[in-house]
Amino acid sequence: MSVSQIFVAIDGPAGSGKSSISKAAAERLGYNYLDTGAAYRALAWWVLERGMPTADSDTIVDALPDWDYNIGVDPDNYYVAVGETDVTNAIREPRVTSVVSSVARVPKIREHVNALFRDIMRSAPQHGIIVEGRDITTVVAPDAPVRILLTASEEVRMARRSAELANEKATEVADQLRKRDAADSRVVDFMTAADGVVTVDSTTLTFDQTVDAVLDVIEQQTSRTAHG
Ligand SMILES: Nc1ncnc2c1ncn2[C@@H]1O[C@H](COP(=O)(O)OP(=O)(O)OP(=O)(O)O)[C@@H](O)[C@H]1O
Ligand SMILES: Nc1ccn([C@@H]2O[C@H](COP(=O)(O)O)[C@@H](O)[C@H]2O)c(=O)n1
Repeated sequence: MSVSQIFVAIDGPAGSGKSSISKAAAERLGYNYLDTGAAYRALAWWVLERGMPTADSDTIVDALPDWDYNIGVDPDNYYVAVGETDVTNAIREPRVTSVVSSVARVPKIREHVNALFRDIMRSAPQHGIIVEGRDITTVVAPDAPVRILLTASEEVRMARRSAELANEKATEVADQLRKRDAADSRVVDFMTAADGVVTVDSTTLTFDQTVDAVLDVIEQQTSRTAHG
């Protein structure tokens, strides 16, 4: 990342709109966009493909040097690949979602992917990048000039996710989302804003209003930084 590059960190719980809102905001600003959850999902997908037990953290950590991960940071050309395989859609399958938290809880795995994220951020071609996940505001980029906690009530997040997954039972979708947040919360805190992190609560906002709210925070925080 060059010195003049603008760096925006966004965290939040499952279904809060981190990916879709960050991508839309990046498109509006001409920024790059980095989805960090995709790395944990792609690793979980690879572990399943190789038939490794997802709970065997030592074996997964030992195999990390062979995991060839690639992600597109252009918001108009988003893709996720492992080696030659495009896994953009496969990593969203329920079989991956149901095991991703157990892979993401391992500290050595988190260190490995955090180093990857920082490399990707440093080499991003645009003058700004929005990075979203669970620990971006606190661990990956605690010094980012713009840090946002994007949230919405659990009820609204579940309703939005159920609308997306029309073929799945609403109660099961809600149950999975709640369980994943509970498991992930044991590893990093993305339910409360750390010092200096601005909360955007989209519970009563439309999609476009939420993008505007995020863009407002970016504008305010970057002009504050620019004016000392
Ligand atoms: N303010 C909003 N109003 C209406 N729908 C929204 C709003 N924000 C997000 N959505 C919708 O909610 C759904 C979940 O959003 P998204 O997938 O971006 O969440 P996420 O935080 O990235 O979730 P996960 O962590 O599970 O990947 C999407 O269908 C998105 O279009
Ligand atoms: N910074 C992050 C980002 C994600 N995770 C883990 O990955 C899972 C999938 O993330 P999505 O954003 O795609 O839903 C998530 O449930 C976490 O287990 C993480 O630990 N840290």
